Amino acid sequence: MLEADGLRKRYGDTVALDGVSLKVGPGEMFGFVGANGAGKTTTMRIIMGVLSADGGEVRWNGKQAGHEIRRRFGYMPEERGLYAKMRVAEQIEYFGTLAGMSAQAAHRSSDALIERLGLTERRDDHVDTLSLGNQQRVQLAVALIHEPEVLVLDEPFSGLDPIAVDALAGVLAERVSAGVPVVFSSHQLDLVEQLCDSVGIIKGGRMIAGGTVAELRARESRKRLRMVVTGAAPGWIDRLPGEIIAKTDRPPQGDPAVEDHDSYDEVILAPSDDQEALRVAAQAGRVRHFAWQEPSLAEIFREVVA
Ligand SMILES: Nc1ncnc2c1ncn2[C@@H]1O[C@H](COP(=O)(O)OP(=O)(O)OP(=O)(O)O)[C@@H](O)[C@H]1O
Repeated sequence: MLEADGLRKRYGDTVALDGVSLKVGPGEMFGFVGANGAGKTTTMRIIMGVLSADGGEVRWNGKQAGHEIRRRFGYMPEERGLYAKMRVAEQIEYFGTLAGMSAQAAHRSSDALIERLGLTERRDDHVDTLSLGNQQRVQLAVALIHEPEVLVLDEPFSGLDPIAVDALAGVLAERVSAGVPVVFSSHQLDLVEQLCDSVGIIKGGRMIAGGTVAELRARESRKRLRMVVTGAAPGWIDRLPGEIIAKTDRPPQGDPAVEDHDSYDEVILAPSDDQEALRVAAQAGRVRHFAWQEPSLAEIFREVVA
């Protein structure tokens, strides 16, 4: 279990972290989300020991993390950190030896990662001639070369095309299934929702929400109903009990259930009385859809950071 407990950090008058805690268990993928400047990078740097905290502690399997323990962590820093003029394979192996591997072991591990990450044709290219996506693959290989027990990745998916996202996500999923805790930050909330077992939302240096996406959903204050009603006379929406979050009278293109002459209304409602909402809709027209709608992580995020 990776634990950060009550991390504090100031830069002059700026309070960057005000008691940040998180826990990531074996084989858990933790998504770290927050607005720009919320404190994600500072937290990850402190976990990795590249920045010292003013207070709080980082623990790995119950022990305070010092230099020896952190050597077994893998890290993708936000500022990246590859040697531009080194060749791909040479670079990955070099970082392996820095992490304490023998040259032979680093070579073997680098070869396997190069193949796994689709870099075989680039292995002898200088890093500065690679596309952003390929540089990021090299950076991930550098983080993985010594088979780390923990992975901490600062925005590993930023700027990547969908194929590169899939390649990285596939490799991370492998590490997770091997029992490695993975922490990564991202502004791509759809991706976080898709990949992560748990999520932490940070704002102004404090963790303001955390848990599985399902738990965050359950805590979301406003439950929403999505309804589609056709053939209703104008004005019925005003009779719905609760707050209208969104509405449209434009049917989705090519929906065979909607006939040309029918009116179409799609409403997202935060109801004060769901049964009354159903009665109003049924009296107004044909109810084609009436169901609770799960908010996406992006909607939950907007709600909790507001
Ligand atoms: N070296 C520094 N000197 C002074 N202030 C800093 C320094 N590094 C970070 N900060 C401040 O600390 C706060 C947290 O920054 P941090 O980089 O951790 O946020 P972040 O969540 O990673 O943001 P982003 O999503 O933009 O990467 C911000 O107010 C930032 O301006």
